[in-house]
Amino acid sequence: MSEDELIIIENLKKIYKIKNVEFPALRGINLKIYKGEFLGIAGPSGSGKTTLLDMIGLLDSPTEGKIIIDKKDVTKFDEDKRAIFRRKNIGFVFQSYNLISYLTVLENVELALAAAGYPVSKRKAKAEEILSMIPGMLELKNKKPNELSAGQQQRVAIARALANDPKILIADEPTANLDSKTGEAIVELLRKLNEEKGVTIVMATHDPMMMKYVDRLVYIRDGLIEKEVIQK
Ligand SMILES: Nc1ncnc2c1ncn2[C@@H]1O[C@H](COP(=O)(O)OP(=O)(O)OP(=O)(O)O)[C@@H](O)[C@H]1O
Repeated sequence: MSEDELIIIENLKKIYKIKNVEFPALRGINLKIYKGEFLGIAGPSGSGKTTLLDMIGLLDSPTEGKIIIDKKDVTKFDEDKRAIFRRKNIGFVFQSYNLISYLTVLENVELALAAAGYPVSKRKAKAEEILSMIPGMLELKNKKPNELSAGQQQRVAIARALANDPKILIADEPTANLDSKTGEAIVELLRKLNEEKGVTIVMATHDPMMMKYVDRLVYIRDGLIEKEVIQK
């Protein structure tokens, strides 16, 4: 494993089983993801993008194959070890923002800091520091999610995902519920965080507008890698 390889995926298969019927969602994915990379995963609906991100994010385990992150074979981890690894290393952004509606923007970020084990005495200052990395967000710190636009809510979700200072940010269709201008602003923000903080980002999208922002685009179809395009 070379020093710049962060994630190595080997022959990854995932078969969902409902009653006795098997649905192969991933059929043998081989992929290396490098430190500091902004990787896009593209492909039609049902091709396996979310399934792949769930495996990389240790939200689910594969049926077969291996995922090595930072030299550790995470597919060998039990549920507890997976949770600890996620909490230390991985941030998530989804197409729905999943903010806590009765908490303010600041409190939503503070809650994520609490979950990451950040000491209570420093939480507020750290939450403000994270929000200040995202243009326009600190001014909104006392608002509740329903007082924000969709783009602003997604920015809060991104701030929250940064609470554990993740090595890897998993973004599953982060712009799917946004108009194209707001969507581009969100991907530009992810790009900025990738460049300035060095966080490795793996983003699934089927929106061609978002694809130009990534370093490399991997196309999947029917659970297999179809092609990849290096852009930077
Ligand atoms: N929990 C599940 N149980 C059974 N089948 C599932 C489950 N999750 C996904 N699948 C199936 O696995 C395949 C891949 O789904 P996945 O959600 O990974 O695709 P996707 O590329 O992310 O699609 P989309 O762009 O629509 O989100 C699909 O055929 C889907 O129906």
